[in-house]
Amino acid sequence: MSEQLLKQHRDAIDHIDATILKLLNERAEHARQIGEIKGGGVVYRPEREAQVLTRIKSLNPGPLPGESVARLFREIMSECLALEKPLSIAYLGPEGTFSQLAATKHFGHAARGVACSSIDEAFRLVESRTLDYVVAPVENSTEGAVGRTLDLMITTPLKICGEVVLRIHHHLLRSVATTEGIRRVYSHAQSLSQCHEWLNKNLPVDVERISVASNAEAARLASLDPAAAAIAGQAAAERFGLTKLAENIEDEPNNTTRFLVLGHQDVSPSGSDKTSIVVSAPNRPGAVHSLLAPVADNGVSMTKFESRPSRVGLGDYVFFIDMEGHRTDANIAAALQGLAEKTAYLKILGSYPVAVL
Ligand SMILES: C=C(O[C@@H]1C=C(C(=O)O)C=C[C@H]1O)C(=O)O
Repeated sequence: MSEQLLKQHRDAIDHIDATILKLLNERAEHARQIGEIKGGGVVYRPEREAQVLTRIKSLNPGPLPGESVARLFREIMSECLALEKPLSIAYLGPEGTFSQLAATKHFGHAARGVACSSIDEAFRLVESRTLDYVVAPVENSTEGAVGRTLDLMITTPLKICGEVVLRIHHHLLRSVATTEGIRRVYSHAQSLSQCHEWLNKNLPVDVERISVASNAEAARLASLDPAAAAIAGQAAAERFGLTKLAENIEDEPNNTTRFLVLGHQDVSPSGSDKTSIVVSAPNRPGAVHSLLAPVADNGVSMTKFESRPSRVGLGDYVFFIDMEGHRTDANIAAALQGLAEKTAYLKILGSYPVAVL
C-alpha cells in the first residue's frame, strides 16, 4: 500500500467534505428562508420532495447507486425542513415496529416519531392536531389489506398526502444464541402467517405460536423470557438486544408493506401521482361493473381495487380504488365526476406522489 497515495486521496476527501458542508448549509439557509415565506403555514410539501428525489436519481452519474443518493437527499431534506419547523409523526408503536421504519424512511431522521398504542390513537392525535402526520400500514403483499386502516379512512377528516413502500424482512430473534429449548414464538398475527411455512419446517410442532399486538412487543416479550423467541425485524432486534437465529424467514421473498401518510393538507401535483377514493355500490348484479365505467371510459388506470364490508348490513360493500394521476388531471376529474353521478357515496381520500424511495 502506498502511504503517499492514500494521503493524497484522504486530503482530497477532506477538501470535498469541507465543500459539501458549506453547500449543505447554503441549502439549509434557502430552506429556512422558504420557511419564512410560508409564514407559519404548511411547511411540508410532499410533491416538491418527490420532485427533488426523482431529479437527484435522474441526475446521478454514479458510482453511487440511485437509491443511495436518494436516501442521502432524503436525510438532507429532513434536516432542512426541521429548520423551518420540526415535524411530529404518529405511528403504531412501540419503538422498533415496521411502522416506525416506514415513518423514518419517508420523513428522515430529523422528524420526531411518536409511538402510539393503536392505529386509532395515531389517527386521533393527528386529527386533533396534537401531532402533524400519521403513517399507517394499509396493505401487505402476502396478507392483503389492513382492515382497521381502511375502516378509519372512511371516517377520518385527514387526507392522504403520501405513500411509503417498505420491504419487510422477518428474523427469528432470541435472548440466547441457540434454537434449543424454544417453547413459544411471539409475533404479530400477520408476521406469524407470513412466516408460516418456515415455522412448519424449522421449529418442532409443539412450539406455541402466540400472536401479540406488534412485532416490537413480541421482541420485548422474548427479551424477558429465555424460553421464547420472536419474529420481528432488524429495528426490533436492535431495540431489545436480541440475537438473530435465522434471517429473512418470510415465506414470500418479495414481502412488502405499503403505508399511507395522512395529514390535513391537499397536495399539489408532482407529475407522478395517485388518487385514492372509496365508493359504495348497490348490492345488485352488474352494479360494480357499471360503477367502474367512468374510470375505463376516461382511460384512467386503476392500481388497486379492494372491497370491504360497509358494516351497514350483510352483503353491503364499499370499494377502495387507487387510480394513476392527480385529481386535478382532466381524465381523473372526469372519472370522479362520472363516479359521483353513479354512486350514493364517494369520498376522495387524497391525491399524492407515488413513492420515490
Ligand atoms: C424547502 C422547502 O420546504 C421543505 C423542504 C424541502 C427541501 O429541503 O428541499 C422540500 C419541500 C418541503 O418539504 C420547500 O418547500 O421548497
